[in-house]
Amino acid sequence: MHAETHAQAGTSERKAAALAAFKDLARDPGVPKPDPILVVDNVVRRFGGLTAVEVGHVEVQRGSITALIGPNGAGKTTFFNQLTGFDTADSGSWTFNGRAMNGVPAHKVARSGMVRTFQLTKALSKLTVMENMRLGAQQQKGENFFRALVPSLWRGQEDEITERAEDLLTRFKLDAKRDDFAGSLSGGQRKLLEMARALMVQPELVMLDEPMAGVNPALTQSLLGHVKDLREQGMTVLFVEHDMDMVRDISDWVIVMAQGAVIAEGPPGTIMSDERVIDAYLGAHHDAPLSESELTAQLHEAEAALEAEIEEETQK
Ligand SMILES: Nc1ncnc2c1ncn2[C@@H]1O[C@H](COP(=O)(O)OP(=O)(O)OP(=O)(O)O)[C@@H](O)[C@H]1O
Repeated sequence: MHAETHAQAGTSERKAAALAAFKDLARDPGVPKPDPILVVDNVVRRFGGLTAVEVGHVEVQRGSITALIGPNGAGKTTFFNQLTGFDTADSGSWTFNGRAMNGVPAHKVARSGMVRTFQLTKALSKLTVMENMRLGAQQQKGENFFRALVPSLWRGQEDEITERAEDLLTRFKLDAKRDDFAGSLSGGQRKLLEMARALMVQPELVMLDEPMAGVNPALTQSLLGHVKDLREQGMTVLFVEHDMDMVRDISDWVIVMAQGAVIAEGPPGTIMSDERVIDAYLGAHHDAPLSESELTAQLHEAEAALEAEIEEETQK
């Protein structure tokens, strides 16, 4: 994979192709797409008496950037976890590139080309940026997590993995940080590392869980550029996000979940005026998606929390 520049301003060919694919689609939940990379049927996940996910049918168009939105507790993260093998669905089936994926463990899902990002946990924060990238590559091999850190075990693959990691770190402007602890990165740099780490498996479908959470507004454009780049390189992107400015800015299509189910789909420009979507947000006793000032306040809070966490770590 080579370092490439951000998608140029205006509409790229890939963006135009994605928009053309959605042009005449109905706004109905589960509407068939012209060329779906992911097709989901009847996925149910219950926690005790609570049905967290109950998705009848949904398709994700290949080569598009699709947003998955919905009020808090709608089941978005649980649904991501089912699809990527990190949690087991009670029932249902789904195919990725036509291959049945239900019951497939996470590392095999990643190896087959479908990968989700993870927020940096405390444990990962104590590893260097480069070590995090190596762990990302190990998902592909399906090997024991910490084998990646034992030089004699990874030496054989070292050249290839290191080269790919360095390429990605350069592209994400993290190359100067390669030997720093991941915990010392800023909120925005952490998000870049999460994305770079997922790309170590050279996926076809990248699933991003709240790529903008905790990111300083100054870094927003750069992050958006990187997400658009994924599509420019031919990948499909499915992302969960609360920030509606981001959803409007980068998505080609929006899927809305509420109370575990897909309740509406549509283009980003008009989806928030859909009656079903308004009802879902109001019904969840939630304000409509965050306004810019609320978002800024939330971001400041998140940055402060991250700084406090880093300080706590460095004082240990
Ligand atoms: N491990 C679990 N055990 C019990 N209940 C859970 C578990 N994980 C999720 N839930 C519940 O399932 C429902 C869906 O949660 P989920 O986190 O998937 O929603 P979400 O749409 O991602 O929400 P948010 O936008 O707040 O992240 C919620 O009611 C949540 O409390």
